[in-house]
Amino acid sequence: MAAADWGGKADHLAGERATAQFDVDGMKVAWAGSRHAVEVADRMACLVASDPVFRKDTRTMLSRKELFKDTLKKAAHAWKRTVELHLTEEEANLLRLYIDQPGYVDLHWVMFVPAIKGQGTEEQQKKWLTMAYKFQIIGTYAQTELGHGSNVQGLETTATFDPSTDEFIMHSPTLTSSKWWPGGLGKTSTHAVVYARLITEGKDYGIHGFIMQLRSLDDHSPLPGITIGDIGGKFGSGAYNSMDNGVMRLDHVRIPRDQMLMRLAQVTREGKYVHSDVPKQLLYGTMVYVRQTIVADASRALSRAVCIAVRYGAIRKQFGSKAGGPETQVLNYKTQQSRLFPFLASAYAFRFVGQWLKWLYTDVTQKLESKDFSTLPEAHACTAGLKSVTTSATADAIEECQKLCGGHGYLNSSGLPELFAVNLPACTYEGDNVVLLLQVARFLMKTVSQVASGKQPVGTTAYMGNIQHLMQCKSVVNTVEDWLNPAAIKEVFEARALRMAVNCAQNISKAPSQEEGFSELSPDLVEAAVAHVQLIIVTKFIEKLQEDILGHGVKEQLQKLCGIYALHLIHKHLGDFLSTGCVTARQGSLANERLGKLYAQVRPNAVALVDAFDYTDHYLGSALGRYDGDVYSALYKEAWKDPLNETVVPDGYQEHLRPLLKQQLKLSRL
Ligand SMILES: CCCCCCCC/C=C\CCCCCCCCCC(=O)SCCNC(=O)CCNC(=O)[C@H](O)C(C)(C)COP(=O)(O)OP(=O)(O)OC[C@H]1O[C@@H](n2cnc3c(N)ncnc32)[C@H](O)[C@@H]1OP(=O)(O)O
Ligand SMILES: Cc1cc2nc3c(=O)[nH]c(=O)nc-3n(C[C@H](O)[C@H](O)[C@H](O)COP(=O)(O)OP(=O)(O)OC[C@H]3O[C@@H](n4cnc5c(N)ncnc54)[C@H](O)[C@@H]3O)c2cc1C
Repeated sequence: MAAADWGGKADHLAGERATAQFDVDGMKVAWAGSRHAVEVADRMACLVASDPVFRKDTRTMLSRKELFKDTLKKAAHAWKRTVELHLTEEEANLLRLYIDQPGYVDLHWVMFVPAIKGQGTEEQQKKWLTMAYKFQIIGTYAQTELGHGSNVQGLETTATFDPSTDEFIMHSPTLTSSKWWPGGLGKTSTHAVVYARLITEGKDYGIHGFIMQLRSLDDHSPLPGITIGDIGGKFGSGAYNSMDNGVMRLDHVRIPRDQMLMRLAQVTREGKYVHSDVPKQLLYGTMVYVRQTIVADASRALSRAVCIAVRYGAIRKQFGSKAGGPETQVLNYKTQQSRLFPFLASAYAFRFVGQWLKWLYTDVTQKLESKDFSTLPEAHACTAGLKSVTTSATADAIEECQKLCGGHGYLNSSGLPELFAVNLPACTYEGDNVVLLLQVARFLMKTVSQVASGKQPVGTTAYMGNIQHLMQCKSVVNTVEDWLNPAAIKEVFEARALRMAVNCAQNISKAPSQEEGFSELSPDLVEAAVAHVQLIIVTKFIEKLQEDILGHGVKEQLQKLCGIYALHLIHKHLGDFLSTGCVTARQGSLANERLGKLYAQVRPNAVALVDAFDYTDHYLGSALGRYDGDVYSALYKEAWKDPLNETVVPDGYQEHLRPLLKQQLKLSRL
């Protein structure tokens, strides 16, 4: 039976959309950031969805080789369309995003180009970026090695200056120094920014970046002395396997001296090492930039999963009333709402904090250009912390959304397995999340000690200046309604974050040394860092609500979501709030009561709230999350695309199945 026989073109979710109490168009603007952003995103999403080259519905059924080739085809076609249509940078980035297939271009644009921009001199930028912008060269970011990823100072690749030829000799002295992981390195990149220990005049000056050509621009073969390949298949079908993460060994490969990225430090013709008067941490600047973009990726991935689970939850029905009445939409079950609506609220929360982080990054970059480095530590802490908290929450939420969709969520055609597999490594790449939270904790410990010596903290740690009040205050909440008050919410989050940080600082000070104390207390420090980052997210959501937000009922819905985001965290981390004395057990249960009421208020708006993400069916890539809710026809149709269904009798029947069945039949007749 054809799928169409089972369903028409009707909007199965029309009833859900009719109950919305707000202007969905207005919410689209709030989500996207501006009317212009909605318009450009719509245009690019439709361009991708209507182009057959960008089809992805059979992606999970391709072999690794086919998938890789398909990725090359899509990337080349995207570039062709970019040039033909004279797309702006904003449009081209969105085009790449909606194609929705990780590939070498991600590394080229997100890491190679920014690394040269951040660490190259003007002359170097002019030379390399001109070629990179035209795709005359393809670049990657080769930092991680087989033996070291998190510990960047532990990298082993060497770049030894040879004054006799004015060259660096790039070398992998050990197996563990093999470059390992860089995206696009395996089969595609012609160039890379390679991180290596700079050695000149017999002295090791630590890690620096170097531009290296890896492959011939004529026939793509690796240059002499370079051994290069793909590191092998990764988690999940389709998913991140479209990316050729690579391994590379260097055997005394010579590059000209001017291919060391020399904005932060230089080696002279004579081999003298000269460091500019800028902080050496600027070497890590590309990572700060990328971490900031990953927060935006996390909110997008989370919102996709939530969109699928909410729409499907409105269609899926299980169990009826005892009197034989209609079955219940699973979205109406309170357990479903209490599991799913915090993710809906988190998607909005991460989106808004991501928009703020982008502003912060731009602000810091402008300050750096005028040699003001004062906000760099805070930018590092914010990007590291937000990257960590948002990607961990997103990976967990996508997995839970699969469960929220029951068995069908486990099918590739739900889109959820691939979404999970693609976003899970965000917890690791660009800095392992625990390692990054420890960086935030280090920043917090410094700030606590500065506060103790009378210095007034600024920016996201300004609340710590209110130490007298926050260390002893009691929450004013006395009724369920009091938990609607943003000031009351903010106060308990500030008090919790500060008290956890101060507790850690006090315990560290009792240890024989600062280092030992930090190591011993590291599990608590990670929790203190999470509390601080969650405070930032809650605060930025509350601040968003103070802006002019247009559209009937839009602000009201966002207020409810902000409440859900904050109160579900109080519920989840009640142990922290109780043990630090920020809330009482009674206030905790009032928060939970308020949460239940908010879920009920959001329920009639749930489908419209995910519609406001404005995703095309192509981008969602899910039979369960279709806009029209025609879930069962779609699942049925998708099943027939599986290669196993190409023949009625499976391959292998003659060799393995038939003889087995025949033999068993024969035995049973004996
Ligand atoms: C369904 C299909 C869907 C398809 C969807 C397609 C879309 C796909 C989605 C996204 C695509 C996006 C593409 C992104 C691809 C990304 C690929 C990933 C690339 C990588 O992973 S590159 C490698 C990244 N590596 C790391 O991050 C390593 C982590 N380690 C470090 O950062 C550091 O080594 C360390 C910070 C942990 C420690 O450094 P170390 O020097 O030893 O440091 P310390 O002594 O601790 O610190 C010294 C001093 O420096 C300060 N500091 C540290 N880092 C920074 C920084 N970045 N900026 C500023 N300052 C920094 C630190 O605070 C100390 O300061 P102090 O001395 O205390 O004042
Ligand atoms: C899909 C993917 C794409 C990638 N792309 C690139 C790329 O393009 N270019 C590139 O250079 N790299 C890339 N990477 C590498 C990535 O940046 C590293 O994997 C990452 O930085 C983590 O380092 P690691 O693998 O060495 O983990 P490890 O540091 O070995 O972590 C292992 C465990 O040890 C813990 N740990 C480590 N140090 C500490 C500590 N100090 N305190 C407490 N716990 C600790 C971690 O929390 C983790 O649980 C990619 C990785 C992945 C998965």
